[in-house]
Amino acid sequence: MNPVLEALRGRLVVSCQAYDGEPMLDPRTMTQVAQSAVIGGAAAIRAKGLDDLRAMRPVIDVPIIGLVKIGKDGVFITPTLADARAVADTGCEIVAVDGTRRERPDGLSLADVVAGLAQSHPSALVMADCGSADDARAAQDAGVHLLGTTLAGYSGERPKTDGPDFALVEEIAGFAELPLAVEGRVHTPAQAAEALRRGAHTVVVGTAITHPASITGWFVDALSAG
Ligand SMILES: CC(=O)N[C@H](C=O)[C@@H](O)[C@H](O)[C@H](O)COP(=O)(O)O
Repeated sequence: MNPVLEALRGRLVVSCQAYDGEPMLDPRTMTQVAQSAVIGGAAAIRAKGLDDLRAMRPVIDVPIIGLVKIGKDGVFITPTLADARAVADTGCEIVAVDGTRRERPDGLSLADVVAGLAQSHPSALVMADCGSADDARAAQDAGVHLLGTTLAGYSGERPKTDGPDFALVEEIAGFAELPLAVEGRVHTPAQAAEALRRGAHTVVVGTAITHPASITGWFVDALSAG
């Protein structure tokens, strides 16, 4: 296995993302959040947006999984080959791309994106953000390096489970010949550990570590319910 992927085995990846209109949407802030996650033991950082990625690269000495988000609907995670190349240009070891079977805005297949990126950025690895087992099968066939459950509950093929989609994790782990990253609604340390037991290679946690507005809301809701 590629050493970058081997280094993620059994370890935690922390996703550091702020969204449009939010106070923390600032490259310096996100870099500080990422640095804090590394101090806490994150084996890699996942981050969004070229400005954040460029700010993080010089000071983050663990692998970075980079992406861009274009819009919010359909294929929005690093949707085109040009986007994937722009992300790789920032120096990310891994480029996360939409790994669903939906039509991509540039008309290319996922296999085209993997091949195109290999031509321009031979050392870049591709993570496929999948929404179903069929996506994961197709992504594996397309030549990606890392499978993720990132889009389970968001692409219309799987229900949006409260926590991680463990049934999907088990299904993909049952056939995958590639490492599997469990990502999406991992909200507790116990869920992260459970993901590994169900066959994940690595676990990506975002909101529960790096999105204070959401975490605050969880507590506020619990108080008002009690
Ligand atoms: C669906 C989508 O757009 N997911 C994004 C992918 O990069 C992020 O918004 C998530 O925060 C990330 O996947 C981590 O998941 P969670 O925040 O649930 O731990």
